[in-house]
Amino acid sequence: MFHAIFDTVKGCQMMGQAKIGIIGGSGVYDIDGLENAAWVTVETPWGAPSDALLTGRLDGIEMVFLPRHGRGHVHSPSTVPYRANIDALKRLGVTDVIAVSACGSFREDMAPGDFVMVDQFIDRTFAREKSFFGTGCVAHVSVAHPVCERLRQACLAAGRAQGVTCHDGGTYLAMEGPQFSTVAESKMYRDSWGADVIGMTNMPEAKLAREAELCYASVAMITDFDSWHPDHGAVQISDIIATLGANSANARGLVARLPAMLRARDVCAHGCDHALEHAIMTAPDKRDPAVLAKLDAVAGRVL
Ligand SMILES: CSC[C@H]1O[C@H](OP(=O)(O)O)[C@H](O)[C@@H]1O
Ligand SMILES: Nc1ncnc2[nH]cnc12
Repeated sequence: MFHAIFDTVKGCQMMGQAKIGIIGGSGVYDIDGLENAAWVTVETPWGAPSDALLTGRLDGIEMVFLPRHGRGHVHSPSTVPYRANIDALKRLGVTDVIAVSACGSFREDMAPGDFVMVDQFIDRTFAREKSFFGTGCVAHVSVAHPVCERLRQACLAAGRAQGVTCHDGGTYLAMEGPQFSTVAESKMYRDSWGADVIGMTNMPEAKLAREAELCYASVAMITDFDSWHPDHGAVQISDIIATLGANSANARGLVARLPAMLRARDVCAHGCDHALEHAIMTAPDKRDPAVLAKLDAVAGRVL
């Protein structure tokens, strides 16, 4: 079953047409305006994704939407099935993944309501499966530049066209959660580590997207000033929820503008779609067939 769908993946890449995947974070549980919209259930070798995936066409482009926490916000940041989510998007033929996520800000000039088109991450998560690879098939991909610059630029243009204040670049610190940071942690991330925004979900998501050879970009939607700011006090979920509404309306507007910007797709100049080219270390005769079977969608191109 898995192989049949993977042929679709290869076909889509060869045709040079984008298929855009949207991962919706807190407050974004669906997208508007899809033609032939249908929620489809996808099985993966990594278990069930966060929810069914919403498929359809937008402005002539095939789209797939996945609510990261599930409809009704069922999964916590630590229990989101990140591997199943990325596998399911790949399995459905997605080429380009845009993640939209709520985050706190470490910068005075990055205010609630603003969007940051992230270009770097610091991964402080520790209780999640972070790779598709391991014993039986070891691979090491580069995540030095974890965001696809082509997608990032498209998001920047789409956000600005939507009238949102958008920041061109920023470092997203991914924390484990689910509690928010202490004041001491918040000041350390900001003053010593140089992080710009903080959230709980973009890692290992971005790393897994790279392993799956998917282009990935993150739109970080600011909801609060985290806990470092002397004038704003502790992060309160009630304040975050109040800001999520406007952010989520702008996220929907941004997404609606993406097909026009991303419809033509060639081989990724940034290298995202051939990240596995020289990454697999395990000798062919030492690879575990059971592990290879699980990698059919993610790494079938090179196995
Ligand atoms: C709702 S506040 C905390 C929660 O929001 C963010 O989720 P997402 O990245 O999926 O938008 C943050 O990472 C936390 O999981
Ligand atoms: N301050 C914050 N820290 C971590 N995740 C967040 N999501 C939204 N605001 C956040």
